[in-house]
Parts: sequence; structure tokens; C-alpha cells
Amino acid sequence: MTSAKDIRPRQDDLAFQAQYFSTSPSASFHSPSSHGSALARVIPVANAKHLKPFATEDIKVLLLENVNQAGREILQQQGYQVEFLKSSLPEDQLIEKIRDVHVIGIRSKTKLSERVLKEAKNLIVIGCFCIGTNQGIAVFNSPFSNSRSVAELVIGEIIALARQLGDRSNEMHNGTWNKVSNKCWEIRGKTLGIIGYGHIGAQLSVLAEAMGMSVIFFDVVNLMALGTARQMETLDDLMAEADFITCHVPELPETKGMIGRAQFEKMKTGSYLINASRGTVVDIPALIDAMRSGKVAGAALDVYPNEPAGNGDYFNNDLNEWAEDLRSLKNLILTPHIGGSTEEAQSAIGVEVAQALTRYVNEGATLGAVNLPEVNLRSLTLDEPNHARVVYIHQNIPGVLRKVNEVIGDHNVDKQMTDSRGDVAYLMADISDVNASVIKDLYERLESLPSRIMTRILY
Ligand SMILES: NC(=O)C1=CN([C@@H]2O[C@H](COP(=O)(O)OP(=O)(O)OC[C@H]3O[C@@H](n4cnc5c(N)ncnc54)[C@H](O)[C@@H]3O)[C@@H](O)[C@H]2O)C=CC1
Ligand SMILES: O=C(O)C(=O)COP(=O)(O)O
Repeated sequence: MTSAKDIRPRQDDLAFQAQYFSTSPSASFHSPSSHGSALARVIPVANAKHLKPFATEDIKVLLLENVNQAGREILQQQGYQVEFLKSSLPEDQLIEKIRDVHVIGIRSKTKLSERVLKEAKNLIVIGCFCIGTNQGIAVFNSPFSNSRSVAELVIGEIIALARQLGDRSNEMHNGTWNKVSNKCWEIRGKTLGIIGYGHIGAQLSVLAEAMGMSVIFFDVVNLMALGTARQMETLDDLMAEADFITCHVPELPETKGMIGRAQFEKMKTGSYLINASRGTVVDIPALIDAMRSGKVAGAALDVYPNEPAGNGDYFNNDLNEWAEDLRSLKNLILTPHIGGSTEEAQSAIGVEVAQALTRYVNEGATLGAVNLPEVNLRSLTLDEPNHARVVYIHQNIPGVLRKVNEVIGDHNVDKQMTDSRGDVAYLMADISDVNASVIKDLYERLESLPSRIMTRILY
């Protein structure tokens, strides 16, 4: 990765240097600032006539939800101004904070709503220091750094549920010796049903087979089964055959309430349910009834429909009308969304996302982006005179490239790359014969194209 030093612009001979961020309100790309002003935004220096060149110390980063130190350090080492908070923020406070921020780092609690993004006038990139990107908008995440941690948690829970470990431990804490074998099982020879056979589901499949379980799975995509696992035709087939059922699907409209009364009906009497995906996937009142009736012999929940912003009180409020029912149930393991909360996962996520963010901010490279095509050019040599990098995000419609090339084609384009993803296209071009007035002219002409979403010129 290029260091900040390599790409730091020269401050000398260009009198009119700028890093520009601007947007089109009509863009279909959910650029954070696409909800904001269509006017160019620039970072002025002392004199308003002179615009400031790209400098890493001007970049303001807001990190929420206790992003791991390894990630924080990478961003601080770039020279960015990094503000770090341990918890997420309520919407109104987030709006206050986000106004002058260029980069925000979040985890699963923060929802960047339309209202928040509208105020995020300077925001150019979002880092999800987690896997789930159910934020409405996400640019960079870490797609599998915590998969193993979740899979290991689930393996632990399968055994803990089969042996009623949570209850026995609670009893001992309360001074009761209760030695029982009734309805306590080995997991060897039992069938694990995995719903969602992605990064986590597939890891789990391998681990479960290693412990002598049979694995079946259900996924909307046809996937290669690992080991001797079998893909089931329907969710109902899986529900009817598995002894342990575990959910690993993303939060989507189709997965909301995916495990509800009808699915519990299909389950074997005395089977177990685990949910470490998203709280909306399992219908909690239906689970409570299934546990009370004995259909479900045990369950483990790591995720909930309403999760709090930070550590502290949870069930002692009226957010969740079913809280008391859950607390009263036997063989129900409740954990506070800790599936990915291991030192290993958090450090790997911190490094991966922070590196992706710095590459994007400093060089415009989109490698690993969730919602942009992956575009990269070899490192920019801003130490050389009169070099600039044009980064242009635009709507993916016919004729745009011709117009963009009409603008930059009058100059010495050293290298250029463009790609598209759905409605959005991303172009990077390095130009080696620019001066202040050329940059201003390039910027204004690119900005005036109706298809533009965001223009940045780095030098
Ligand atoms: N508890 C925790 O701390 C963590 C929770 N998660 C959650 O787990 C989810 C899964 O993570 P990964 O395995 O990394 O995701 P993934 O994207 O690798 O796999 C998800 C799988 O679900 C399948 N799927 C999607 N919709 C489906 C449907 N309606 N029915 C059946 N299958 C469907 C997909 O085809 C895919 O194979 C994440 O989206 C996240 O919400 C992820 C990490 C940590
Ligand atoms: O990675 C995910 O999607 C998770 O659910 C973990 O979220 P967290 O980083 O622990 O808030």
C-alpha cells in the first residue's frame, strides 16, 4: 500500500490546488452526499481564493462502536484526524457529528439513515468494520474476517444446548447441585441444518462434520456442498430433518421472520434453534411458544430485533415486550451479539477496513468496495510535477465515457481505468501535464456533465 507520504501532493508550484468532492442529486448511486448540495465543495486554505491541495491531515474520521485499535492506528498513522467513540450514537447526535466528517467507521449498531446522510456533506466513504452491510449504504467492509469466530461460537452453543450447560451453570451459581442426564445428548450422529451456506455456514459445515454430525443446508443459491453435506430443496425439508437448526442469512426483506410459526411447526419435537445472524430472522414470540410447548428443546440467540447502542441495561426496559418471557425460559442461551467479538476477528477487521479506507481516501482505489466496481491504478506519484489523478463516479449510461474523454483527452493521460457495477461507473485517470488552471477547468467540465455523481481530483 502506498504510504501517505508517497501520495502527499506537492505544495509549491500549483497556486490553485484542490481536492474536490461533489455530487449529483439525481444519481442512483447511494453516494452519501448524493442527497446533499449539487454545488462543488472544496477545502479552502487561508485565503479563500486558494484552494487546499489534498493533505491527509485535513481528513476527519469518526469511528463509532469501539473499532479495534489495529484499525484506528492505521488511520492515525496516515495523519488523519481520528475521533473514536466506544458506542454508537443516537440519530440526532450522529447528525451533529457527521457534518464535517470525511470518513465514518461503524459496526452493526449504526444505521446511516437518509436523514443522517443528508447532513453528511463532506462524507466520501463509509467503513463497515463488520460483515453485515444492512446499513442501506456501505462502501467497504470485511467480508469474512469474523466468519470463523461466529462458526466457533455456534459449535460451542450446539454442545451447550445438547448438554443444557447454561442451566446447569446457572443452578450451580445459585448453589444447586442438579446432576441429570435426562434429555442431555451427544452431538455425534445428530443432524445440523444450516440456513444460509455462505462464509459462516460453510465454515460451520466443516467443523460440525469433524465432530461427527451430519450436515444439511438450505440456501437460495445452488452451492457446492462441502464434505458430505447435502443441500435441501426447500426450507421445510431442512426444518423437518434437522436436530439442530442454525441461521446464517443476511438481513433482507425475504429473510425477515423467515423462521416463524409455520417453520417451528415443521421442526422435530425436541430439536434446537440457533440464531447468530440478524434479530429479524426469527419470530421471537413464535420461538417462545415453540419452547413452551416443548417442540424446541433449547435455543441460542446472539441477535435481537432491537439492540442497544452500547453496553449496559437491555432487558430492563420496555423496548422488547417479550424480554420477560425469554428470561424465564429454560435452556435458552442469550448472548449480546458477540458472534464476531474475538480479539482475532476484531483485529483482522480493523486492519482490512482501515487499509481499504486509506487506499480509497488517498488514492481513489476501490478494491474491496461493497457498492462500487473495483478500480485501481498503480500508485500515484504526486511528487512528480504537474501530475493529478481524476476520480470520477458517474451513472452507468451510454455516451458518458465519450464525454469524459472529450474533457480529459486534451491532456496527457498516463493511465486510465474504468469499470461499472449496476447503475454506477467508476473512472480513474492519471494526467501528467496539469497546472492549477487546467485542474480547475477539468473539474468544472466534469462537474457539468449531467451523469456525474462525484468528482475528486487528487494532487
Ligand atoms: N452474530 C454476529 O456477530 C455476526 C453476524 N453476522 C451475520 O451473519 C450473516 C451471514 O454471514 P456470512 O455467512 O458471512 O454471509 P454470506 O453472504 O457469506 O452468506 C449468506 C448466505 O445466505 C444465503 N441467503 C441469502 N438469502 C437467503 C434466503 N432467503 N434463504 C436462504 N439462504 C439465503 C446467501 O445465498 C449466502 O449463501 C451476515 O449477513 C450477518 O448479518 C455476521 C458476522 C457476525
Ligand atoms: O459482522 C457482522 O455483521 C456482525 O454482526 C458483527 O457485528 P459487530 O461488529 O460485532 O457489531
